Amino acid sequence: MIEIKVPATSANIGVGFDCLGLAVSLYSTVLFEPSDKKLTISGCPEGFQNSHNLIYQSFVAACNFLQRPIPKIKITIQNNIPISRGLGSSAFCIVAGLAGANAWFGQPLSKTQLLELATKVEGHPDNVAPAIFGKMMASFIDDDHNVQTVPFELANNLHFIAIIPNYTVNTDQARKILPQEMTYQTATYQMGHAIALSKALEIGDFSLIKTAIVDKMHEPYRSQLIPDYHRVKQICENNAAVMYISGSGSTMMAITSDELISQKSFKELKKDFPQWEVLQLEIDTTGVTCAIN
Ligand SMILES: Nc1ncnc2c1ncn2[C@@H]1O[C@H](COP(=O)(O)OP(=O)(O)OP(=O)(O)O)[C@@H](O)[C@H]1O
Ligand SMILES: N[C@@H](CCO)C(=O)O
Repeated sequence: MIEIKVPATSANIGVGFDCLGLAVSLYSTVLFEPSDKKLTISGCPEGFQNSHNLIYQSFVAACNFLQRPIPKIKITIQNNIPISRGLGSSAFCIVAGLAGANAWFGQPLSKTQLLELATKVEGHPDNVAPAIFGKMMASFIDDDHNVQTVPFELANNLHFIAIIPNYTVNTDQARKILPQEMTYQTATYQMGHAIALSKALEIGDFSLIKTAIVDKMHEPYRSQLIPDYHRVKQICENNAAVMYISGSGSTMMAITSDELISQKSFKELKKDFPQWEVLQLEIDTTGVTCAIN
């Protein structure tokens, strides 16, 4: 049996729209086994238990890339990553499916090749890169259509809290709401902030993180899709935490500069949003893993 474990990922990190993402210590696992039937899937909503399932579609994409026959297969999902909440559930499916097929055929693909394939399926590399490599990754697609990705080790003093509403935000809608164009002035603002934020997260300079994370490219528009955005932001700021919209939302991710502040913010957020999931998370530094039993 093949067991693939993939971390949840938090894309954009404020000013890194479609290029920054980090892996966190929340994991989903997929088991792949030979079967008598063409396809059996369990562990996900019934609507996804068919051949359109993104894990299976990605498994098939890897089989096709490797020019191997598609095996009869049983897929068992042990899911902890909430679906359509901005924590990379689609990246989890894509990476799990590709890595599952890779393991099935004896690991012919490197992680870099998995990233190329995963980016083709997802359309952008910001979630799939940290799902594969762990850490924070800065990624882009170059003029030859190759995916370039650069790892950042984040400072140990930083702690993350995922504040997960009990409602979803549709990624397509969250992309359609964005303007078509941006001025040079805003582009310059974003570049300076994204470069500074990457360094600030690496060295754990919380005061620089606070200034550099303030986005003008998507958060002002997407905050309209999250009714509790301003309330959560206020609570985070009152507790000396900074907050950004994780991926396309609805999750909001708080960053704190030490363990005590993290505990305090966590307790307050849990108290204020009893119907929501609030999780204290660390950075995952490994990315996707594979065990063969
Ligand atoms: N556990 C799962 N089982 C089956 N399909 C899933 C599962 N998790 C996610 N998916 C697939 O991924 C889609 C959700 O992708 P979407 O991009 O909307 O959200 P997300 O990846 O969680 O958010 P973001 O990209 O903002 O982090 C679902 O519609 C489904 O197709
Ligand atoms: N960078 C993507 C992440 C969600 O897939 C977005 O913000 O739309």
